[in-house]
Amino acid sequence: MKQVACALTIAGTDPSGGAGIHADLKTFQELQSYGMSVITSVVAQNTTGVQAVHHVPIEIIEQQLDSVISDMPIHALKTGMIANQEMMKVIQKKIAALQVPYVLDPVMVATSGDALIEEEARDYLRKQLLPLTTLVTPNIPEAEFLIGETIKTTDDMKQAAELLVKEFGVGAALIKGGHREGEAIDFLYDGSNIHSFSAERIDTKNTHGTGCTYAAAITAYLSKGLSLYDAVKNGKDFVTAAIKYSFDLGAGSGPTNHWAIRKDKC
Ligand SMILES: Nc1ncnc2c1ncn2[C@@H]1O[C@H](COP(=O)(O)OP(=O)(O)OP(=O)(O)O)[C@@H](O)[C@H]1O
Ligand SMILES: Cc1ncc(COP(=O)(O)O)c(N)n1
Repeated sequence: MKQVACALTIAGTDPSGGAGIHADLKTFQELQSYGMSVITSVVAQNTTGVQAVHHVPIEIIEQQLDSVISDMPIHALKTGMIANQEMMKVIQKKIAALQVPYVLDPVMVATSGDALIEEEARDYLRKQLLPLTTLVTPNIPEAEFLIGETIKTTDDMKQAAELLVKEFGVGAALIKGGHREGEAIDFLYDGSNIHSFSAERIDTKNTHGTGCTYAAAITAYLSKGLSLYDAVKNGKDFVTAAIKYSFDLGAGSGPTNHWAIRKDKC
C-alpha cells in the first residue's frame, strides 16, 4: 500500500507564483499529494506578461528527471511548458518508461498572449507526446491547433475531444471552455463517453494560471487513485473556487487562489 500519493510536474517557472511549476506545486500541496518538479525553462514573467525566457540545458533536464525517477515514487505526472523539440525528446524517452497516469497540458501561449513554445515543437508535441497521455487538457485555441479545425460550438468541442482520442491517440481529452462566453463548460471524452463539467462564469480578469492549476489538480487526484472522471470533476471544483477567490494582485491578469477550495468547504 502506498504511504503517500506523489505527483511530478515537468514545466517552466513563474516567479510571480501564479502559473507554471509554482501553480502546480501549490495545487499538489493543497490536495495533499507530495509534489516534485523538473524545470524546463526559467521564465521571467508576471501578471502583465513574459519579460524573458532562459531554457535549462537539455542535459540538466535529463539529470533532473533521472534524479527524481531513480529515487522517488511517482503516482501521476503532468507536463506543462516544454519549449522545444530537444526537450520533448528527452522527456518523451523518460516518461514512456514510467507507466503512470500522464496529464499533458499543451501550453502554447500565456494568458498575456506571449508564446511559450517554439513553432516547430508544436508538431512534435502533437505527433510524439499525445500518444503517451492519459489525458490532454487543451483550451479552445490549443485544441484548434491540435486537430487543425475551428471550434465554435459545444458540438465542435465534443467532436474535437473525440477526434483527439480516435485520431491522435490520446487516452482521453478534456476541451476547456474558458475562452468562450457564457457558462464555463468543459467536455471530457474518455474513449467511450462524453461528460460535461460546467460552472457559472465568474466575472474576473484574474485568470493567470487557471490552465496549470486545473491540470495540476487533476494530476493530484489521479496520484491519489481517483478515477479519471472523479479527478476531472474534483479538479473542476478546485479551479472554479480558485478563480472565484482569485487575487487582485499585480497590474495585469491576477493569479488564482490555490487554497480557495477550503473556503468553499468550510
Ligand atoms: N471566468 C471564468 N469563470 C469560471 N470558470 C472559468 C473562467 N475562465 C476559465 N474558467 C474555467 O477554468 C478552467 C481553465 O480553462 P481555460 O480555458 O481558461 O484554460 P487555459 O486557457 O488553459 O487557462 P489559461 O487562461 O490559464 O491559459 C476551465 O475549467 C474553464 O472552464
Ligand atoms: C511557465 C508557464 N507555464 C504555463 C503558463 C500558462 O499559464 P497561463 O496561460 O495561465 O498564463 C505560463 N504563463 N507560464
